[in-house]
Amino acid sequence: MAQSYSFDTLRVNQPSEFVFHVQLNRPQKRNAVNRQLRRDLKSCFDQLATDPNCRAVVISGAGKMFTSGTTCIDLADLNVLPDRNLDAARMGLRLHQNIKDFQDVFTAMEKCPKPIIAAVHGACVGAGIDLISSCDIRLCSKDTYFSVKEVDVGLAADVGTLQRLPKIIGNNSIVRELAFTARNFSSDEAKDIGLVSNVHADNNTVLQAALKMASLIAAKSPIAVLSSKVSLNYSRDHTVDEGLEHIAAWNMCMLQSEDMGKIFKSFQTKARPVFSKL
Ligand SMILES: CCC/C=C/C=C/C(=O)SCCNC(=O)CCNC(=O)[C@H](O)C(C)(C)COP(=O)(O)OP(=O)(O)OC[C@H]1O[C@@H](n2cnc3c(N)ncnc32)[C@H](O)[C@@H]1OP(=O)(O)O
Repeated sequence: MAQSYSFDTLRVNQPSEFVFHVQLNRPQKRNAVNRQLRRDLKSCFDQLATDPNCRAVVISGAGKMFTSGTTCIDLADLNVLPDRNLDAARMGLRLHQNIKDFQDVFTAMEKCPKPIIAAVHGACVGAGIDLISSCDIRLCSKDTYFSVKEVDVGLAADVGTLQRLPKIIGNNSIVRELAFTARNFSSDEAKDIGLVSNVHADNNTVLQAALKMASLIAAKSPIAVLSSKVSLNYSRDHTVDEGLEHIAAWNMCMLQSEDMGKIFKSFQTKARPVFSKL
């Protein structure tokens, strides 16, 4: 790990070549998302986005569960409680900025051009759903339960769930049911509705599966993988025609990578191609 990844609330290591493991590390507080954790996540993923030694990332939680969501004290910090010294407009402006800052954390993960795999166990509540909705791939352990918890604390989810989850699940009726009721749903239901791609036996097996998948991705052409993420993100929010135009313009440059030449050569030599750092 050439660059330094030192954070108060995250443990970051590099378990194999070009693969990073980011672990939410507030186990005593069930990895509740406080202001420091948000700052750390944003810095970490901004750094990983441009780190030439990173090609794929796994995110997991230390201890009993993935995350219990945003801390109540942080909700108060976000000025959800009225400040009598400010008028509604000034209060609104501060709240707007705070919400945008919070959104930016998960948007940084979505925009990080390296694939992010969430390995979820135990529980994934409230802001946890916002977080995993900004990841590329989600796996979980059998014991996991999920909840779009925000209505239970008196707010509409405002940092990504309501925008991203419908595009992941594709069944708007279920999205609305989960958002309006805040009910817990199981790992099996998460698989049935398409929130996770696989359910694994336990905490350890889900993490190992995620790391194995990350290694497989990291062995591919990093140009091809990065370009695929950029194009999938763009196409999700645009028409088919716009998406096709975008990838045509993108690949005008990326088709000239040395990676393609190495792959064609490897067809003849039968040796695994080794790709340069990004
Ligand atoms: C602009 C704002 C946008 C953001 C909105 C986001 C909203 C949300 O995330 S809504 C969801 C909020 N979270 C919750 O409602 C969950 C609250 N926690 C629990 O229900 C339980 O802790 C849980 C079922 C998750 C786990 O239970 P368990 O018995 O395993 O642990 P506990 O003894 O309850 O907790 C252990 C210590 O962790 C602290 N903690 C747990 N969750 C939170 C949290 N969300 N915020 C702050 N602290 C949390 C808990 O207080 C215990 O601490 P201590 O007493 O010091 O040991």
